[in-house]
Amino acid sequence: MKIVVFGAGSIGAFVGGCLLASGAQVQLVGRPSMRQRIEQHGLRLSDLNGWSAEFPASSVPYAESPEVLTKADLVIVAVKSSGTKAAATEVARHAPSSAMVVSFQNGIGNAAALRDALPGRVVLGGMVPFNVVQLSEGRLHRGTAGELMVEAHEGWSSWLATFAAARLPLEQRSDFVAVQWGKLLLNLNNAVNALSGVPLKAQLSDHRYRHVLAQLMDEALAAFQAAELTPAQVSGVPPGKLPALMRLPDADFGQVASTMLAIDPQARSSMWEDLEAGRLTEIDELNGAVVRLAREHGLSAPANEAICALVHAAERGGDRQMQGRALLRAVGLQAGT
Ligand SMILES: NC(=O)C1=CN([C@@H]2O[C@H](COP(=O)(O)OP(=O)(O)OC[C@H]3O[C@@H](n4cnc5c(N)ncnc54)[C@H](OP(=O)(O)O)[C@@H]3O)[C@@H](O)[C@H]2O)C=CC1
Ligand SMILES: CC(C)(CO)C(=O)C(=O)O
Repeated sequence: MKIVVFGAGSIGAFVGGCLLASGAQVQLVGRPSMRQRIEQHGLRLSDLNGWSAEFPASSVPYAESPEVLTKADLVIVAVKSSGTKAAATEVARHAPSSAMVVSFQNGIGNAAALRDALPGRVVLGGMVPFNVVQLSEGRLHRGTAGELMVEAHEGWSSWLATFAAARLPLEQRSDFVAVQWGKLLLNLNNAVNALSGVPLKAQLSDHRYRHVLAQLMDEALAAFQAAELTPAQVSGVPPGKLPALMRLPDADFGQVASTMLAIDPQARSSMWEDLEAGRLTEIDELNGAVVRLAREHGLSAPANEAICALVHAAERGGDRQMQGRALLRAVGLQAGT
């Protein structure tokens, strides 16, 4: 039973590497840049609990050609949202129609886009709660905790043991759409983190950045309510309580949210990685989705709109070392908050 990971970047190469480490049959598909990293350093994985694994380049099944999809029994799609359409084209062209496809991507539209482009196939949503950052010397480091969630389907019965053996247990969810909205709420921090220029732990420890995030979450929760969407709880805190938690003073937040702050000091959001690499980001699929949902229901989401504009400016070379006070002002909050 072969797993083909399409999009061997932070998540794809980490998840694929964990599966490889447990003895699963895995094939990674990615770009020349990752092949070069692997050729230079091997595939090196680690996590915040001290676990690590290492493979010499010669033992890493890595391909740049999508033709290897012909061998897939399960396809994990782990490209950024901008690559979903092209991924679907390659899966349609090469993967057997019996292969199950799972999207391990953020945003609410990727699994649906894959499903639309792959009629007649089993295409399921997946949610990655943890962070993976690419460190020096080719190391892929998991910096936060949490377990993978997937859209419930009988086809998972063949794969549950494989993922559990790879220390990636799958939680099947019959409310997967709610899971996606719940994750979107947390992903509103991706942009705050990317614009702050500091690692997640430092950023979340600063009440100014948290106040910005609380404002973004308030707008999202209002839009969810107007749309009659109930986000699922995908972290230790119920979605509706997140903004109030974010607004706590630093000392109180440190105590109440100690599990939320159990983050490796090096971890950063995937959007920070995009800006750092000079790539376009997923801002339109994250904060942009909140803006659209709000508009569809006669509301506005000005803080999310402002953050979208700042990230688009950062994509073009604009500021991505913004102090908390500057970000507060940018979303219309008092700098003294
Ligand atoms: N990183 C994280 O911590 C987390 C990320 N996520 C989500 O997971 C998804 C993947 O993110 P992440 O791993 O960070 O992204 P990355 O950009 O690190 O990895 C995606 C990789 O796929 C490659 N790729 C894109 N299209 C193709 C193609 N057609 N053929 C071969 N390779 C291709 C990209 O290359 P290139 O850039 O050259 O196109 C890139 O190397 C996103 O939706 C993200 O939001 C979710 C939770 C945490
Ligand atoms: C894990 C989390 C929420 C934050 O790092 C993320 O999804 C991302 O970076 O894209």
